[in-house]
Amino acid sequence: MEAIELKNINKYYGKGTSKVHVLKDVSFKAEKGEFVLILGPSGSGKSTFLTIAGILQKPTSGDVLINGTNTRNMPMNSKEKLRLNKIGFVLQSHNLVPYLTVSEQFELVDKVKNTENLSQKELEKLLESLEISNLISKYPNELSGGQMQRAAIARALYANPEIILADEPTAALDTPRVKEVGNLLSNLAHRQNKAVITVTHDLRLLDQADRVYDLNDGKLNER
Ligand SMILES: Nc1ncnc2c1ncn2[C@@H]1O[C@H](COP(=O)(O)OP(=O)(O)OP(=O)(O)O)[C@@H](O)[C@H]1O
Repeated sequence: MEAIELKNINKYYGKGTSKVHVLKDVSFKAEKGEFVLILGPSGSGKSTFLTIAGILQKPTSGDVLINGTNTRNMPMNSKEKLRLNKIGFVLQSHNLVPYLTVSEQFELVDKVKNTENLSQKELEKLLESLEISNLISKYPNELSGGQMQRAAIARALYANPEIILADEPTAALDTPRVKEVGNLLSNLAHRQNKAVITVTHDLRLLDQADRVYDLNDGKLNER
């Protein structure tokens, strides 16, 4: 069974003459164990795709299935529970809480979800592999763009989600770090059996992906 499936998704923003058709009959599937890349230029609909896939917003039409369950008519609190337990987000704007240190970001995860998070030892290993172990007492504004991005990746992985949705996770990184983040994402898929879906315009991630889709002007096609 697919970890995540989108069926015939359409998304419009706005009304009347300002109405825009942002996703056009998009269908997509990803299984656990694969690292799927969605490549598209700015404005092609990547963030819209990812927020719909992560049931953060509703499509205008079409269905989103998580582990075979259709989310269309799910009550809000069931959706939130599903999202919290199954999906990890790595967003463009890193969304770290500004008034919490890096280690407090993980404590915050524990407050909202206290089962199946990584153990202290696993977290230490993760922080080491991301080279941010020495930064855990720092606040986000004391970190570089790349360090913030890696802290945000660590926080998403800490909750141990089955599905990882990443929006431009390499945006602020130099080429060696891009390779590292690419390796990390592909290892998560291959060694930890997660479904890893990344939207990006960063071609440097291309050779690490198992499957690649192109998103152009709201149309999604597999390569
Ligand atoms: N809430 C919104 N209301 C109206 N239009 C929107 C909204 N969100 C996005 N759009 C428009 O939809 C289109 C796709 O936006 P989206 O952010 O999904 O693209 P993107 O590929 O992620 O772009 P970028 O890489 O620049 O972030 C753009 O033309 C954008 O202006």
